[in-house]
Amino acid sequence: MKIILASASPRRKELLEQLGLTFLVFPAQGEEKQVGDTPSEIVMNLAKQKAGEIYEKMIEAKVGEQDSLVIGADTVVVKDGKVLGKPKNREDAFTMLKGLSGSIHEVYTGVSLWMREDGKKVQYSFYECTKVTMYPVTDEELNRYIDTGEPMDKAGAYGIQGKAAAFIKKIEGDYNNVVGLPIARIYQELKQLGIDVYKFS
Ligand SMILES: Cc1cn([C@H]2C[C@H](O)[C@@H](COP(=O)(O)OP(=O)(O)OP(=O)(O)O)O2)c(=O)[nH]c1=O
Repeated sequence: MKIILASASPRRKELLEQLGLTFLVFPAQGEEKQVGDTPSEIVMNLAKQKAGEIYEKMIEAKVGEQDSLVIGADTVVVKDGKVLGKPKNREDAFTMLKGLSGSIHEVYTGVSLWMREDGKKVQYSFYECTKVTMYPVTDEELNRYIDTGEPMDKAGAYGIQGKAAAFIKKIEGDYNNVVGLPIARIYQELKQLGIDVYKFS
């Protein structure tokens, strides 16, 4: 059995490595469409598109002659019901961070698992939500943070694992979910499905 991570995110790769799993990385190339009415639906749909693309390619390319598991994920920040993805530019990053400063927001990560078991396609998605409280941050601090370049490839324009750690007052829920992959939940869901990930190689 093979595990394939359908992601270009170095953080997702690191988190999966933390579990000591053997896996391949094939990032999805397609332009995903934001579909859904709620943050949870949106992240699960986006994760599904990423994992689905790689699952289909893998079958086509016959990389997966054996049973396989493809993992896709998507992370967004939600502030007062508004979904924030990655900032488009510096101004966008500033507006996002200014909105998060001194208040509480949620981070949603959707996960989609596509499996081939005994020649059959099985697809399963779920999401995890973490509440994050940010200290008030001055405009000068925000500009200095944006100058580091750290916000640009991250949902909500910050990385809790990086320099933005200085702005985080409290988190409720899974830290790894904020970084982009709720590994404990993934492991537990697979366990419930009767899948022992350590049997994959
Ligand atoms: C909130 C937050 C997000 N992020 C990151 C996680 C994700 O990589 C990114 C959100 O973008 P995503 O679109 O979820 O993922 P991605 O484009 O980086 O990678 P791929 O689609 O190939 O899997 O924001 C952090 O690294 N730290 C944080 O604190």
